[in-house]
Amino acid sequence: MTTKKTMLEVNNLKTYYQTRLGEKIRAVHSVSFKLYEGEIFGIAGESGCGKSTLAMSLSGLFLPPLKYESGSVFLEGDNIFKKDINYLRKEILGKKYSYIPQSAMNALNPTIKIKDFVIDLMKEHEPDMKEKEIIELTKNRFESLSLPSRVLNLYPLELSGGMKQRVVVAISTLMNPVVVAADEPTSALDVSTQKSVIQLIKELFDDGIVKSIIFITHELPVLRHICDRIAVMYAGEFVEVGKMEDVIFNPIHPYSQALMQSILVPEKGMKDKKLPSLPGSPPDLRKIPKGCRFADRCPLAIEECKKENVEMVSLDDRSVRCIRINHILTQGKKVTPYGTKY
Ligand SMILES: Nc1ncnc2c1ncn2[C@@H]1O[C@H](COP(=O)(O)OP(=O)(O)OP(=O)(O)O)[C@@H](O)[C@H]1O
Repeated sequence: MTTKKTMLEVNNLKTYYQTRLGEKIRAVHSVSFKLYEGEIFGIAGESGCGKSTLAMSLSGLFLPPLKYESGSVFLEGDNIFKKDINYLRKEILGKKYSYIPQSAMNALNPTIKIKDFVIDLMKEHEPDMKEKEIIELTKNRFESLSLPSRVLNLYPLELSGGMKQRVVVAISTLMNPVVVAADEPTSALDVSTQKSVIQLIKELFDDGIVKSIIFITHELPVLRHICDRIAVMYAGEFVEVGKMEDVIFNPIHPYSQALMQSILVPEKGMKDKKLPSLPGSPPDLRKIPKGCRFADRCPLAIEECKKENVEMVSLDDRSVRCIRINHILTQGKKVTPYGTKY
């Protein structure tokens, strides 16, 4: 049992997109987890499985076509779904929960200097704060993060992609949010620039500016380097949640196993090896089949898997959504650096 403070508690969260044709795209389904103080929690899963929708939903602010269906989110003990939209905008978004979107680099307004962007943003939360104070605060934060404060006088166009991304991360965390959700913050960057963005995020965390992080990526090696725990998401659901080493080196859910085996490792002899790939595709989130959502692609699926919806089963330090868990655990697995073979 952990004694760490819970920063975020998500219970059975369900959210969906309402299409103009009246259909519901059920992007987040029955997601539950806790995020503790001092923790970096990774979310992995293939494109379209609902990672970004989950991170957006955690702010409590639902902009059409995204809609809330059911469940609760407690941020430092406060149920954010009980708050009104003005409170969420002023007191939660950016101040307690900061979502750094995938297209963060484009979040900056190209027509205004970085410093004016920061002033506008801060004024929304702290209308009485003087411009001079805002600039001072931003300069100090930039300097403490080894970011040149001269960029405040530049336009976004004058910055490289990596610098823009780092600036966005620094601005998004100016108000010391307790939870930061970084959504693929490095996916559009080259490897060395990726490293500098990750370093910046780690620094914010190590300096205690940010108390806990949700890190979304499909780049599993990145998760391996920074996360304490990982959730694997498939078709709107978490299918496995556990410690980073367990999920990456010894995954249990058949989908987690397939995901880990799909990692490209720069190893000798890899060139001649055939890359494992999963047959089929995830279910259409408008028409979710009964039973396990992965059943159609799962090498271990039996008739039972398609009959009832599958709940998460808790093991010691891990939870897994699979009715064949006993079969998997008793089969004796051969663990490989990135995955498990039978
Ligand atoms: N604005 C929208 N309107 C309708 N459907 C949407 C919208 N945004 C996302 N979706 C759908 O919701 C599902 C989940 O999308 P989401 O972007 O959350 O996945 P993701 O795991 O973050 O993918 P990626 O890694 O590619 O960003 C997908 O089926 C997607 O097509």
